[in-house]
Amino acid sequence: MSVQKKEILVAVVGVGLVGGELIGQLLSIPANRSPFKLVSLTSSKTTLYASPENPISAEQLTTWKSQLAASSDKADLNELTSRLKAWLTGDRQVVVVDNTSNDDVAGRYPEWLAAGFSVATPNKKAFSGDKALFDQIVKASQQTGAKWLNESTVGAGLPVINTLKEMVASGDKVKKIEGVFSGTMSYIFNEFSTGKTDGPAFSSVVAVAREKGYTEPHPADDLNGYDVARKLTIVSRIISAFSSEPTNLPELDSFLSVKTQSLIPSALEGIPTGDEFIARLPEFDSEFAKLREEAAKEGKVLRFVGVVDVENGQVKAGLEKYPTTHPFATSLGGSDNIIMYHTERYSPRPLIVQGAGAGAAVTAMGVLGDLLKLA
Ligand SMILES: NC(=O)C1=CN([C@@H]2O[C@H](COP(=O)(O)OP(=O)(O)OC[C@H]3O[C@@H](n4cnc5c(N)ncnc54)[C@H](OP(=O)(O)O)[C@@H]3O)[C@@H](O)[C@H]2O)C=CC1
Ligand SMILES: N[C@@H](CC=O)C(=O)O
Ligand code: NA
Repeated sequence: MSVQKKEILVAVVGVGLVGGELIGQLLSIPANRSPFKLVSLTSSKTTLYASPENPISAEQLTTWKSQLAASSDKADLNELTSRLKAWLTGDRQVVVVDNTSNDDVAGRYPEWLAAGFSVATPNKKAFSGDKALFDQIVKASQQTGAKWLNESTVGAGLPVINTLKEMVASGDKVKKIEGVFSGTMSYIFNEFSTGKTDGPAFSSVVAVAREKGYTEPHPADDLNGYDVARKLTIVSRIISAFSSEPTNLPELDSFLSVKTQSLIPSALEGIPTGDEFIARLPEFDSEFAKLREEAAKEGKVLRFVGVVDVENGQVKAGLEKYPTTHPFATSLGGSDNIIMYHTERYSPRPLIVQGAGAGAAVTAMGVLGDLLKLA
């Protein structure tokens, strides 16, 4: 008896660095092995519609961008939702992939999950913003069985979130999770603070992190610690949502409830564009050089770390000094994240996940991995 393969209709919203890479990876799966039908692409301006019968195909690998730009269909999530509802028939599944960092798109997840569409996304907004939105997402998913899949929201493609969900759902008790959660901050401090009193200018390493595609669309969202605070909020909420018993963790109203140290000089707060922010950052290089020198004189390096301390009910992010012999100083390179899980089962030695924690290829891989879980 042959098992009929279910079609998975994929609607991609957000076609920037990560979205573009995801489309490439999706279309590169040989058609005879792929359950996916790419039915639409949406940028902030337009939508390119295909159909389940005639989906976007590998032949369009080099043309989809221009076709999307030339499309006469304006980006309209109401229209997209209606079309997806009409296509959700029989054995089909629908998944919306949100590759934006947009709050309005994130605000649609409860509606999509309630309609039976799964959501796969690297966008941290819905899971780290208003707690009410997170609760609606969990509830809608429980009601319809549609899944929220967010591996790439923490550690990009590294298996951080699915490891955590399975660990907690299977009954392990998390004591503490700590580590370097930001690819941008990791790259910046791996390059900037090596234990020597001198080195490259702070602003120059930030500019390179941006060029390499590690930063958020606005690099200030990394340097103010908010990106790490969002990741810690996601980790913290997953522990609470998947635990069978109450924990000591505080109920975070949003990522703003996390005790977070910002690295943004006060004169640069609120600068609207990333370009302007990068252009003005050199004015503050000497302040960062001083921090580096102070650490080096103590035999230490600077690293931006995050902690979810379940036993003591604390969630915090900030710049810390570590001896040059510490694993955070010796074992990290590039955009590496390192996440240590101290749990009842992983004790006294923690489970450690380490590797590139930012960049389009690994982030898209994490999203595609989530899509493959639906197959
Ligand atoms: N870069 C990385 O290493 C990682 C990124 N992430 C997350 O991945 C997401 C995408 O990041 P990245 O690709 O770097 O960002 P980009 O800025 O390159 O891409 C964002 C895309 O979203 C589109 N967009 C914005 N608003 C809307 C909207 N309302 N409707 C439809 N499309 C919209 C933009 O459209 P347009 O092209 O028209 O402007 C753009 O294509 C972010 O949430 C980020 O936090 C997560 C882990 C790692
Ligand atoms: N800007 C983020 C991207 C991944 O979430 C980072 O630097 O870690
Ligand atoms: Na991940």
